[in-house]
Amino acid sequence: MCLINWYYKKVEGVRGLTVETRKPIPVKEAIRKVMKFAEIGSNEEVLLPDSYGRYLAEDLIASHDVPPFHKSPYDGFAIRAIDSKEASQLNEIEFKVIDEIGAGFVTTKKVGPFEAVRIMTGAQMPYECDAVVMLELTKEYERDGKKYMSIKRSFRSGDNVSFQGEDTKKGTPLVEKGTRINPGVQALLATFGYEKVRVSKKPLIGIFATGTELLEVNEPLVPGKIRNSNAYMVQGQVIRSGATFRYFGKLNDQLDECFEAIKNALDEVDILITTGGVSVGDYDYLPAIYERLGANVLFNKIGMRPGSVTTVAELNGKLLFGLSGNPSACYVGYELFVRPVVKTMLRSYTPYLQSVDAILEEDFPKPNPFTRFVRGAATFKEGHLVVKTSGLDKSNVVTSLSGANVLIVLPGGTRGFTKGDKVTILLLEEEQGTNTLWAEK
Ligand SMILES: Nc1nc2c(c(=O)[nH]1)N[C@H]1C(S)=C(S)[C@@H](COP(=O)(O)OP(=O)(O)OC[C@H]3O[C@@H](n4cnc5c(N)ncnc54)[C@H](O)[C@@H]3O)O[C@H]1N2
Ligand code: MOO
Ligand SMILES: [Mg+2]
Repeated sequence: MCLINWYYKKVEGVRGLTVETRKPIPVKEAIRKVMKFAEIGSNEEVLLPDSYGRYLAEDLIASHDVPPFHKSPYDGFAIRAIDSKEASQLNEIEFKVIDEIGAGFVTTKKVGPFEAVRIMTGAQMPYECDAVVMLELTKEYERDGKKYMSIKRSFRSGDNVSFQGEDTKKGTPLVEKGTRINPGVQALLATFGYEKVRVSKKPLIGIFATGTELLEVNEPLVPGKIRNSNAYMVQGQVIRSGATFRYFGKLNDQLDECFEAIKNALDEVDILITTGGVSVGDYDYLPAIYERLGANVLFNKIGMRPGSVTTVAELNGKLLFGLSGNPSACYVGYELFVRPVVKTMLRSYTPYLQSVDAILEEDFPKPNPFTRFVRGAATFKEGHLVVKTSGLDKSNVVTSLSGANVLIVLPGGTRGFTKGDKVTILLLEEEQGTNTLWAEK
């Protein structure tokens, strides 16, 4: 695919060199373009204890009634309600206690008129009984070596009984495939006997950090160099979104070296992420690498800040995300473009970040033609959701990321924003997601 087809336009630079100008596309259009290549991934089985946070690969349907039998919700006595009909403060009714059952046991006795079975919470109701009297409402005593209890009020049929199927009936669809497994889903899986659970396989995401200036975390600082933070930040984002990663290491800004490494890695992963090298600099080799690979570049400029140079390419259906080298831009690029693809691969029907309104706690006077995604910290104040920046709002900063739990969306082309304005925020730590992109609400 030639450069011209990537919306590239070459113009003459001031020094006679060719400098490329790129045509930005709106963020929502960029997301749509990427999502066209988001396909549901394959499945695997995991042990129930390992299923937390995974995505169900098949619908969970009740395979039996819950509870599977009528049971007592209290520690007390199971009786035939009809026998208590005449009981009152002035008319104490006596029952002969013919058996005692704890949870897990079933009485073998047939309960006759004015007979009761001492029953504990969770035990199966004797067949003939239809009400339970809590221990506190009874008087217990023995006579001639036999056990009795008496009550001073009447009970109706069904009083204090947990009925078979009252929680759910056999055949009821309970949890849809594509749902993230939370502790409640784990309880259901256990209830219905799933020792192993069919879940969506975690997409494997390959990560490269590009940049000759990069040091690894264990290396001391030397002039001109910085430590590679993007690779580790992205690893966390990959895990937070439900995928898994293979870190291929860092690459120098050297075309052949980068090309070979990226080409070889592609076959081993479902998605490939690179950070850095996507802009127009002399050593920004990703555009040339996509061309050499014969990849179809979906876009290389987006009307957003940070992350305007985020580039996404596709090769035989596989997505290559060229995230910006600037840490904040890289972070935003992952959340807006990679995350929904991962969620779709996991079968989630709600792949997008959940968006809600919040009250801005500070001014953003500077107008910007592009939509801004400001890293923010949202909290509740007097019952209202309020938000402020989590640090310096610049593409190249790393410090604003640690305190960010939301992205504040400030649409482009506006006059700026002031304290007290209502703004949309995208929730980064919220797991449920939504099927509606905030920009299309
Ligand atoms: N003449 C122009 N210059 C730039 C433009 C432009 O349109 N015209 N775009 C700017 C924007 S916007 C961004 S964002 C950056 C994008 O740069 P690249 O994606 O090409 O990334 P690099 O050049 O490799 O690095 C940028 C910056 O980020 C630091 N970096 C890179 N990798 C890491 C890492 N793994 N961990 C921490 N920090 C990293 C790198 O040292 C640079 O400071 O381009 C602008 N320029
Ligand atoms: O890609 Mo940049 O982040 O707009 O500064
Ligand atoms: Mg660059």
